[in-house]
Amino acid sequence: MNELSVRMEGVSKRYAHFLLDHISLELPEGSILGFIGANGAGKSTTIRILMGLVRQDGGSVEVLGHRMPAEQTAAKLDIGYVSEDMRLYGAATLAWHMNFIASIYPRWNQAYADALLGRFDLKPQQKIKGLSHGQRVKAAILLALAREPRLLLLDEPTTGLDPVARREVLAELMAVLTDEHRTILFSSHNTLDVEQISDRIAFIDRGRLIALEDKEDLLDRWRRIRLLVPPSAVLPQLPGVVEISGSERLPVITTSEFNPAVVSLCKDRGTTVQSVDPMTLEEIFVANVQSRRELQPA
Ligand SMILES: Nc1ncnc2c1ncn2[C@@H]1O[C@H](COP(=O)(O)OP(=O)(O)OP(=O)(O)O)[C@@H](O)[C@H]1O
Repeated sequence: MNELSVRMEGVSKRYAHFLLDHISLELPEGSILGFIGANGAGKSTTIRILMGLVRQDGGSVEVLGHRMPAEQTAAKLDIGYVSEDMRLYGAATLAWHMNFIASIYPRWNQAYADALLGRFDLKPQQKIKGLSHGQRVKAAILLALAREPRLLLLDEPTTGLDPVARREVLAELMAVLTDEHRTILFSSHNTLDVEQISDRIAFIDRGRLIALEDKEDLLDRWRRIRLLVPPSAVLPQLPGVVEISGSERLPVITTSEFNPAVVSLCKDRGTTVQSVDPMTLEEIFVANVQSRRELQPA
């Protein structure tokens, strides 16, 4: 078992109109966790707590073996953080920022920074205030990556990037993971990005963690089953049914607990299995959130 880069246990944070509710989350070293949630679900709050920028009201947080927020100074030496909160100096150039960060962090890798300048098509002599939004995001990612931190906390790193830039950034993140001692947690609205590069997935909704698991296991468990139910048969009781749509004769069943025995069960009960379709991460997220919201309205 790898060491844990992140360990949150029962972490809560209350704002006037929001509760981050007992979040428990472990992230083994060498993994990449995609953190998915709707607007206002609590992604940034969770990441800020991990960075020591927001103090939790209850629960414990350890990042790279350091208790947060008490030991944040030591922890931050090894965390690369990219978010909207991060302000670069508009009047200074990207080169100035690179020199500044290189002077603080001994592991700064200039050759890697230079390579990223090329790959991200950034000009070091350009002032930050002259950069487009997407260029600023890429600059912030470059500054975080070239420090070679053990943990990258990236809050919406691909938002606002064009498809080519997004692909470049995702490729760089995957390259980071070739070093098994480095770990990434990144939030995104873009489930395609998350599905592409994560090996673990967390879903958060209205301040609660509603799923945290291996991506392949999650994708394996969820299926849409299209059945034909003849008049002589009845719809069998299936495990993990989250939603039934379609008609009585042609139901479409969404299940979170699919296994091959489910198909045998349907056939044994006289129904015809027309198809068993895998679901995208986005479909799984939406079905998961909707079914929980029906059970527990706000
Ligand atoms: N400093 C604060 N004071 C009061 N409420 C806050 C504060 N910070 C966050 N919140 C509230 O906490 C909730 C969660 O916000 P958070 O930024 O964590 O969500 P998010 O999942 O990152 O959303 P988005 O995808 O829209 O960025 C929101 O309702 C927000 O208004």
